[in-house]
Amino acid sequence: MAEVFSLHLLLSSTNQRASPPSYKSLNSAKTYSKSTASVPASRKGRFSVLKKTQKLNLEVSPHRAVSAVRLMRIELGGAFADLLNEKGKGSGDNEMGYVERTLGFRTRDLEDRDLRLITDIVGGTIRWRRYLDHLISSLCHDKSFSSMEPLLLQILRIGFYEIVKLDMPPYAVVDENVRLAKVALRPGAGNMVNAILRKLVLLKEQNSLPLPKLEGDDRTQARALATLYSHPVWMVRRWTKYLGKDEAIKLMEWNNTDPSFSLRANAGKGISRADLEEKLNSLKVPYELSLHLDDFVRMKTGLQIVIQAGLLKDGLCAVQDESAGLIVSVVDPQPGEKIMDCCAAPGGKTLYMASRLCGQGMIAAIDVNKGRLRIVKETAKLHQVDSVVTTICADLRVFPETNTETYDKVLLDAPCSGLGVLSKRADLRWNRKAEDMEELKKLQDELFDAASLLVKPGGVLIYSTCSIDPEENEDRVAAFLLRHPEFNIESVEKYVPSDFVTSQGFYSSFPVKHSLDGSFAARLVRS
Ligand SMILES: C[S@@+](CC[C@H](N)C(=O)[O-])C[C@H]1O[C@@H](n2cnc3c(N)ncnc32)[C@H](O)[C@@H]1O
Repeated sequence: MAEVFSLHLLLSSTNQRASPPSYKSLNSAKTYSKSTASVPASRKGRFSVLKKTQKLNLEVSPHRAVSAVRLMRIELGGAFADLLNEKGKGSGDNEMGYVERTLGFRTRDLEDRDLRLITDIVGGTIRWRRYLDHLISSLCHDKSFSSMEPLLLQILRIGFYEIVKLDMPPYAVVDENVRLAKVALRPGAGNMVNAILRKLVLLKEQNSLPLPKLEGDDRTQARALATLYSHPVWMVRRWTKYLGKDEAIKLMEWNNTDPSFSLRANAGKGISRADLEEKLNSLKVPYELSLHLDDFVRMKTGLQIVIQAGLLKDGLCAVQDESAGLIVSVVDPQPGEKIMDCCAAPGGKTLYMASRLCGQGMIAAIDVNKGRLRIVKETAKLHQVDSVVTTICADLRVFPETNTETYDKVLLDAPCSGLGVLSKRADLRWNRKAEDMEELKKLQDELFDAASLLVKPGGVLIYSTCSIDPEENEDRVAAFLLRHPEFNIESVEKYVPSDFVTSQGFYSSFPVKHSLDGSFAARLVRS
């Protein structure tokens, strides 16, 4: 899931040369106000900034304009993006089209360097949001911060991020952000950006940024840590409880670093890792071989080049974290087996398992989400593994009531908090709430019970998540085993490197320890 989201962001920045959409029908304050439900009431009023004039502006740097608009889209939520997609008729991927419809002007076309900057700035600004907002609200009156219009806030966040975290030349950053505020909003907004950013530059030069000190009781310290490392307070408290303060800090530092990506060579299409290496070499994309999986390579940069070269579109490889690949190693799919992949969409693990069946056996991929399941079907075709993949749209919790067929192996890759993938899913930390955890655990238990009914006697049930939270992992397995004494733990030691095997025989990857996303899997055999 994480990889798909990141990929979406990257893909959406590659198509900016598509012809611009018609924006007129969208460009009314009334239309936009419908889509601002997730924005504080105080920030809803200023969509009147959307201008009706269409013009080319060569003074504003394109990466800044695109970053500001993309940040607004992300903050305003799906409704905003969906509305644009629907009215723009397939133009949702057109970054400059978004800029034009939102700000009323286009800038010059984006170059590769701009695309890299946009990825860095958007990801970083989202990750550091709490930290940046603390500084912004300290440097302007609290009242003007809480009622600040969305675009002005995004411009300030970008400027603060560039100055404080990217160490970019401060006066160039000030000038460029002032220009964007003036052109996209009005001269007064430019003056405000100028005053606040100059204050920031001065404080940074004097090494006296107004940041909280790590002192006081646990609550106060958790709040300070949450600001300093830019995470929600509830996550800081949870990790301090489970990992201790030092490890919690290391984890937050990891979550704030730029993620690396892995590519899996698609054996289903006859592509070996050596073939993939050849392609990457010819594209001059630096990579390392995975230490854990024969068909994976790891890369820090160059994903944009891989996308533009069509390697994903042609199904030669897939973006997949090694931690997800190792869950497939725990399943250990063998040719001829009948496998049920519960909660399968968008299909990362289905496709990898299918490629390991070498055309023999079958995988039934269930998911409740029709749209996401369609992606599984289409990608299975693209990856040439569709002969062994069947998709079923159903709610797993009721599926066994009418389906008594059983399987050699059942993978339940449960919906979870995603707390193991926060470095890739920059926005996830702000969307997750502490209350979600209880709901998720209830759903995980229900799905676990349902999945167990699909396992044949002697068959294997694999429970997995992309979370590092014991309450979603070890605790769910322990609760399941109490309800289902007919299942026993089988250690994963035969299937993954020993470094990933816990004392209870589970698979666990931890970001700080393994430099991979966090994930978990348990292998349970039915007696
Ligand atoms: C973690 S994602 C699965 C990722 C997938 N296994 C992969 O590797 O790409 C969880 C999936 O569970 C699905 N889901 C949630 N509740 C479900 C239910 N009651 N029945 C079936 N699928 C469900 C969601 O639609 C989502 O696609």
